[in-house]
Amino acid sequence: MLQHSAIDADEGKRYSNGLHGTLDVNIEQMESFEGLIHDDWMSSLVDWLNAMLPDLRLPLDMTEEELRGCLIDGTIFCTILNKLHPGSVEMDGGSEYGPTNVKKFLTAMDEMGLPSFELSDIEQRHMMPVLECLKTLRSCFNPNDEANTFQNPSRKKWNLSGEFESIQLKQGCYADLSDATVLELIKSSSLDNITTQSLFNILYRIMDESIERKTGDVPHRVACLLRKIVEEIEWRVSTRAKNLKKQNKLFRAREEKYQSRMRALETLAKGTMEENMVVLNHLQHIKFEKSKLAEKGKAEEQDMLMLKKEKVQKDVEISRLREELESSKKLHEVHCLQLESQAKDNKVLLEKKLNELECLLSDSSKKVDELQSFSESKQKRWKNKERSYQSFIDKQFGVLKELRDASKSVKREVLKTRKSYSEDLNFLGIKLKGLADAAENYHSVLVENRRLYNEVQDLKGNIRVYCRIRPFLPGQSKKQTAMEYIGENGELVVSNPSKKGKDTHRLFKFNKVFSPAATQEEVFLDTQPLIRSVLDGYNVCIFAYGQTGSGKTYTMSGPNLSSKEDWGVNYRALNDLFQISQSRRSSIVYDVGVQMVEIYNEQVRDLLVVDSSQRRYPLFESIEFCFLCFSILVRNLGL
Ligand SMILES: Nc1ncnc2c1ncn2[C@@H]1O[C@H](COP(=O)(O)OP(=O)(O)OP(=O)(O)O)[C@@H](O)[C@H]1O
Repeated sequence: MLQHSAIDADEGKRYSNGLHGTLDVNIEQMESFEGLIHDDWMSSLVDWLNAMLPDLRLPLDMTEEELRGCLIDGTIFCTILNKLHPGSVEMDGGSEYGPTNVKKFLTAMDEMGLPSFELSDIEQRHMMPVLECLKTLRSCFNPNDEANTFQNPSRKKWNLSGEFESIQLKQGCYADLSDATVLELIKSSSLDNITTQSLFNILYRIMDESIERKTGDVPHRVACLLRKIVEEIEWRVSTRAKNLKKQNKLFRAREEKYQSRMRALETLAKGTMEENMVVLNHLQHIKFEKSKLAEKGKAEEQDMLMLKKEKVQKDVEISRLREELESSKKLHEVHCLQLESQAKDNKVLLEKKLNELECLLSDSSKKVDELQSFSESKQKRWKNKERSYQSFIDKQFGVLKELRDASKSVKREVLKTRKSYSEDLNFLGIKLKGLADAAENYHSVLVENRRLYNEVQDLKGNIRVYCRIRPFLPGQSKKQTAMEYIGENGELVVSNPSKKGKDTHRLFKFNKVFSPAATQEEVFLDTQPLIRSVLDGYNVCIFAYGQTGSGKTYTMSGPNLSSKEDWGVNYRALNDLFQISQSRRSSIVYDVGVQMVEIYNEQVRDLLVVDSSQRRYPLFESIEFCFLCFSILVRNLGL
């Protein structure tokens, strides 16, 4: 870096030899600018080299001299150029140091019309042109490279170096510049690849020629060329000024960064001051502690003196205690002797006791023998008992086994019984089902039977009239009977001797005629079907009609209730109804009600009311007979 600045400074002096002061300033600024941004520039170029040739692995912070060392054999130049433009340069196979590869590279660059550097530049450590060349290579093959800040990327590269070098080599004046050459230079669109030094050289030469000739006139074409060169220089200066501004910004940013770092360092310094204060305080504290310790040491010395005095006193005391110990030792020995004599006495006593104990031991051994013999006899008895118990247990086990066998057989029997029982149950179930079906059929048959039965009663006639002829009462003459003929089909012929002709005999037709010999049962049997139809919901009324003493009460109630044979229709009917209701109680519940009334002298009386004043019913005003009415209302609750 320093070396580079020195070289640039030399070059600046060279530039200032023939230029005005303002230009000197610009050049100096430009050089200083180049120096300032050199670090970033170098690092970006090194980075690019690493990207192009990864095997190099150059450090980004390497110096110019280090880079020169890497580049001087020309291998990197040739490799990069071949990589960018394959086959453009043939490298020297030898690994020895030499300018061959650099020369080949420079020739190839010239052939391609790209700006390069002089071999002497790299040999004499003038690295600026070398770096510019590398930058040109990078920008040529990486047109989007942002690091290219020295040249306008839009400007077109073209080869004019050859023309200018030919102009320089001629050592001649601008007059040597042919019109065609000047015109070509004027027409050319850019002077980018001509170095500023070359442009200045052309200017100096034209001006020197003009001064030497002492002619104020400058040919037009040369003036045009001069104008173009001046414009190019102006453009370059303005570009560099812009770059300088950018760099100034960079510097300002860096300055701010450094200032912030300085502030941070100042705060750190302040912190350090505070720490120093703390350390000083700590030091003072330590000093204070030290003085305390010194005082403590003094106190301990005094304590030591005191302890020494105490030690002397304790030594005296120890000697006294030793003497006391000696005397007590002697006393102890005397005491030991006394104890030994006592021990001897005790030993004699103990031996005596031992003898006594041995005697006791022999006695106890005898007792033990006796006890052993006793226990043996006991053991024999226990063994006998055990055998008897064992035999008993064996018997019990036998019984238990028999019981088990019996229980097994019982179990088998139970299982067999259970099986037969279940079979019976199944059989019963089947039978029961049959019975249930039969019962259902029975009900239906019963209903049908009832229907047919009542139909038969209807066919026989809802109103039936029977005639019962009372026998002669005791004391009555049997010859004075009016009954001439009693037919089987209900015909009855009555004779009246007081009348003559046809009226002597009269024929009556009834449903049936009961002769005087007819029993109570025969009379009831004819009315029984009608009475039973009550249980099927029919209303039935038995009406007894006849003159006084004709036998109505006899027929309906009977002469003697104690005899079943004498029961009249009422009792027989009730008996029959209750028997039927009992037989049907599983399926039908009957509610039976009885009403008994008497009609006498056109007055109806309730025969079941206890109070005789309440017996009258306001019915049947013109009836002049009495009768017994019996009716049963049956409410069939089940049907
Ligand atoms: N069939 C008979 N067999 C024998 N004796 C009978 C018969 N019928 C009636 N008698 C007798 O005749 C008598 C009169 O009968 P009963 O009292 O029944 O007549 P009654 O019609 O009820 O008379 P009343 O209307 O006055 O009450 C009674 O003594 C009775 O025993």
